[in-house]
Amino acid sequence: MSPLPATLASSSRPALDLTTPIVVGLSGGVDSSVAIASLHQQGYPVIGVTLWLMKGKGQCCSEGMVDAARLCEELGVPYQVVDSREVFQTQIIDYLVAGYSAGITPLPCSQCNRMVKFGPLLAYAQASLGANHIATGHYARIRYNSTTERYELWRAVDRKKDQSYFLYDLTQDHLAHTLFPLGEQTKAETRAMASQFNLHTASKPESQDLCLVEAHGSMREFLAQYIPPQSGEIVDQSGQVLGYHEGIHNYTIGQRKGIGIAAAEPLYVLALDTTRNQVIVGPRTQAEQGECNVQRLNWVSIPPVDHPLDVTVQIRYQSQPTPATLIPDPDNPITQAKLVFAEPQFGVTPGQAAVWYDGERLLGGGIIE
Ligand SMILES: Nc1ncnc2c1ncn2[C@@H]1O[C@H](COP(=O)(O)OP(=O)(O)OP(=O)(O)O)[C@@H](O)[C@H]1O
Repeated sequence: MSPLPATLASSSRPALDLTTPIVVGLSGGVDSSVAIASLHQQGYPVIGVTLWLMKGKGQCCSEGMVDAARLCEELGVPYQVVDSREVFQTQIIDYLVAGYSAGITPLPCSQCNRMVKFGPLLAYAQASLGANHIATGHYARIRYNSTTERYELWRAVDRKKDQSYFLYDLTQDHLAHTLFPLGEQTKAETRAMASQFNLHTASKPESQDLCLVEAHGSMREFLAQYIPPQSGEIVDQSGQVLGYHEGIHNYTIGQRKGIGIAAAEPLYVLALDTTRNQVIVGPRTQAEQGECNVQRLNWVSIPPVDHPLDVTVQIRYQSQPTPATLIPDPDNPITQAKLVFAEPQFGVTPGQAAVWYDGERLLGGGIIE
């Protein structure tokens, strides 16, 4: 057996039980291919599993399964597909449709990680495959803090690829049984390893967008299958009608493109009024706000706090981390809080996640109200 890979050694987590297999989630892409190949090369018993999420669509669910099966055949390791279409339908598609219909912009990826990938995959791996751990090709790091006895989530070494934002909703149990073999390396190193291992997935292009969007062309086209058009007015803040739309679900706070109204200065979506079925637009400065409420909090690297906490926060994936004070709700300090930004923020969007950090360490996150 070769020494533990860097990610596992540096995580100072309790020792892994090497007699049980590690179940690796495979999308058919290069990242998960390298994750399984490197664990396998280091002598860990591995099983590849693809969750079948959508009918015949999506990177993972058409050619992805074939690529993953071929990879496991080449490595000589077991491979399985788990039909997860029902849980994906109820937890992601229904969640998106309900959210967009209610005038918010839900974030499917963190919900998918918690409710579709990590929860069910771990449960299946433990109950049916005799495994104790799962692994994925996510770029993030898990460390065990023996003083606080908590599993901590850290940003990936490769900041451009860092996916910790999408993982903020994982539980301590998920983190305790998950490995991220790519967290300590760059994407360029992953690609080099894919060539070294001679993986046929080495040259596969990077996914550019949400898997649902890649499968359907755009979010608008995806939603059109579920939400019928409903014409309404586009108004300015004084209520003056500037134009018309085909459904508020096609708009998101802070959106500029696609409003279709000529004006002296660029117009942005400021609010979506479901009662009046109106899209309210205005100048960019009006789309900034100094604070927001956050609900459904999940505390990751530290236990819930009951006092104001200075943090840096991201209000969307890849947005610049910005200083803020998190003020727990006095009545529900564990699940609700207010974020007061040091500088007003543009495009604070209900339904998206606010995720707060202490430097590289992800402390927690929640859904913007
Ligand atoms: N359908 C799936 N079944 C099992 N695991 C999956 C599936 N889709 C994604 N994963 C796991 O989640 C990780 C992150 O998924 P994401 O969609 O962000 O893909 P990615 O960063 O493009 O990675 P990859 O190159 O492996 O596709 C993947 O590396 C893989 O381990």
